[in-house]
Amino acid sequence: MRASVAVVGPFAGEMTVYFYAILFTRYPQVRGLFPDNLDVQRDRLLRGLLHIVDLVDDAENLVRFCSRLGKDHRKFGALHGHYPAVGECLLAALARYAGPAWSPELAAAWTHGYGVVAQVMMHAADEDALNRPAIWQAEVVHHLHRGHGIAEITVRPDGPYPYTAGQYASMETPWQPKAWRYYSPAHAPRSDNTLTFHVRAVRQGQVSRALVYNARPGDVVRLGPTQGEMTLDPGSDRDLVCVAGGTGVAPIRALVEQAARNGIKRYVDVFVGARTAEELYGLDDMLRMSQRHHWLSVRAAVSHERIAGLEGTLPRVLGEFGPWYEHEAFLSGPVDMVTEATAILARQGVPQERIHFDPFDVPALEASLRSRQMTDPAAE
Ligand SMILES: NC(=O)C1=CN([C@@H]2O[C@H](COP(=O)(O)OP(=O)(O)OC[C@H]3O[C@@H](n4cnc5c(N)ncnc54)[C@H](O)[C@@H]3O)[C@@H](O)[C@H]2O)C=CC1
Repeated sequence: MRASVAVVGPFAGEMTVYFYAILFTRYPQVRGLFPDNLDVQRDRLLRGLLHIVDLVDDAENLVRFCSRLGKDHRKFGALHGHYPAVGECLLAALARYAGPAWSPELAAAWTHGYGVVAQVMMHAADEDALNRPAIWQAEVVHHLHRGHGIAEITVRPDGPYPYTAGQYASMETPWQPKAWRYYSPAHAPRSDNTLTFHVRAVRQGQVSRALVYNARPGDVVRLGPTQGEMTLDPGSDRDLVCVAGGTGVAPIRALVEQAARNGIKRYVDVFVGARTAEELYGLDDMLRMSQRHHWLSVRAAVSHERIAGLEGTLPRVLGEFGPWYEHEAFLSGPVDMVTEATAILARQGVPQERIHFDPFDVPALEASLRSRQMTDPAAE
């Protein structure tokens, strides 16, 4: 299977276009499960496949990954009957682009491999369905512009929405049906069941732009179940260091709130960063929290403006403080910031299992891709 992925690698883009084309031709009834614009989708499929092939002989991680994928597919409306159709078209696409390298043995290996993956995904989805809905309708109850294309959006789901501080939710908006994006609640669970998300309107981001500029109280979005492992271990008494870049401050704020709620007996150092001082929208709030909690200290870093005492990217500023080798670290923000901060912490002797971060663009996938990159010295 690995060899065949290497063969089709150079044609990966065309192969995924072909895959969706034959899937929708042969099974037009599944077209409605996908967004109009398939660009993000194609990329996700490809990365998912590559990751699965990467894990073919690591049963434990393969099962963990496919289980998450199966649960995550509930909100798309994936049904058991869809899996054979996808498998058939996937094999057809692989066969076409592998050309003469395709053989009956390869076809058998892929059929078996896909069968196992589909079984694990369906099983995980069925189990998940016993415990929680696939989707929650959530009404926008508050919308606050924080400047610089950032909005704080509060929604109220139509039923109890279980999550742990630090996790993230997926959201679909009425403006871009079937296009799901991920945002973290910026607080520990609330008794009134509302959730506040921080959203930055990114240039190409149709979903985030709609949320920031179109959403109004009364609009209804849909939420998928939360995911993510960047949560506090109540059994640990290590001090924490948290690094929050831009809107990545949301889950860090949630963790701090949760720590306070747990009656924390450890110190927490938070670094909040933005491009300019004006964009440090979450700082005042964090500073107010630090006035209430003696164990919390908050520092700011500004990366694109010259301000004495605050200047620098978060990883750079993080490196100037410490040492952190006894700490538990939580990182949230742009991928490059997370990667660089991880390298700095690792250099200071923080073991990988104490550096926590969640992937954002493609949950589950990127975490593993990135952790692989970070254990690969060539990638540093
Ligand atoms: N909205 C949410 O709920 C959450 C968002 N995120 C992620 O956080 C990110 C936030 O993006 P923006 O607000 O646009 O942040 P940004 O691009 O304004 O960056 C904020 C800070 O991160 C650091 N940084 C950025 N690029 C860096 C680089 N290449 N090397 C070193 N440090 C760097 C700098 O200190 C910068 O000031 C997004 O990628 C988002 O996916 C993560 C968790 C939750």
